[in-house]
Amino acid sequence: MSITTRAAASGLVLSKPVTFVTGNAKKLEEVRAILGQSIPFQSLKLELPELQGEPEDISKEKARLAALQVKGPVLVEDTCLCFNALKGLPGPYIPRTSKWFLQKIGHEGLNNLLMAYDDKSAYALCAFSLALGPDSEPITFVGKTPGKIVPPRGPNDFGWDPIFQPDGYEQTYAEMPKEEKNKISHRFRALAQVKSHFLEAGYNFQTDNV
Ligand SMILES: O=P(O)(O)OP(=O)(O)OP(=O)(O)OC[C@H]1O[C@@H](n2cnc3c(O)ncnc32)[C@H](O)[C@@H]1O
Ligand SMILES: [Mg+2]
Repeated sequence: MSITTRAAASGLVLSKPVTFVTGNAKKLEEVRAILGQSIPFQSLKLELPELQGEPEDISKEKARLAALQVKGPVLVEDTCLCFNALKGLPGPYIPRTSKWFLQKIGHEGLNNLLMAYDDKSAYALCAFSLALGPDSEPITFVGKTPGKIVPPRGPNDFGWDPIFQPDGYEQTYAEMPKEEKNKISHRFRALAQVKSHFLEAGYNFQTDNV
């Protein structure tokens, strides 16, 4: 069944709701909290293979792979933690290292990477990609939050949250109430653009079997 069935006065009518594909339960929790009722979506837990490269390209490729599996509209995201002293590493060039770095060297190891540098500044980057179906070119939305890398503080619930202190705050992401992180995070900023795109495009996600 084709995904885009017809263009209606109300916008583009899609034959299925959007599926947010991720293998990460914490991301899903935040996406749910940030989107609320603004964009109706369902979720699918799937570990997608990740290319190396720029975050936007990795995210787009994840969307292509997800759309092939779901055979419908999908939303995916890729997140990076980038150290300015290391010219954006470990984040953007080998994004999967965020995951493996964390498991192997931990928060202390990530801090140690910056030991030789005075510049502890960093940014968190989130690249969402939306593909309307397996044959559609994905569209990407990037959100960034600047901050610095600090020794870990706060609950160890989600990735590198304990070592990232956003600019203008005395607390790390991990120490902040969730609602506060979700008002300023890289994920929030990327999703604000996704929301605007949905509003402008006027997608209609009713099931449509035409
Ligand atoms: O299935 P996907 O969506 O790819 O989930 P993932 O866990 O593999 O996620 P990424 O490749 O985008 O990111 C790599 C790691 O970065 C960490 N991470 C992502 N978003 C984060 C956030 O908002 N705060 C702290 N750590 C985060 C987390 O440990 C991830 O496993
Ligand atoms: Mg991943």
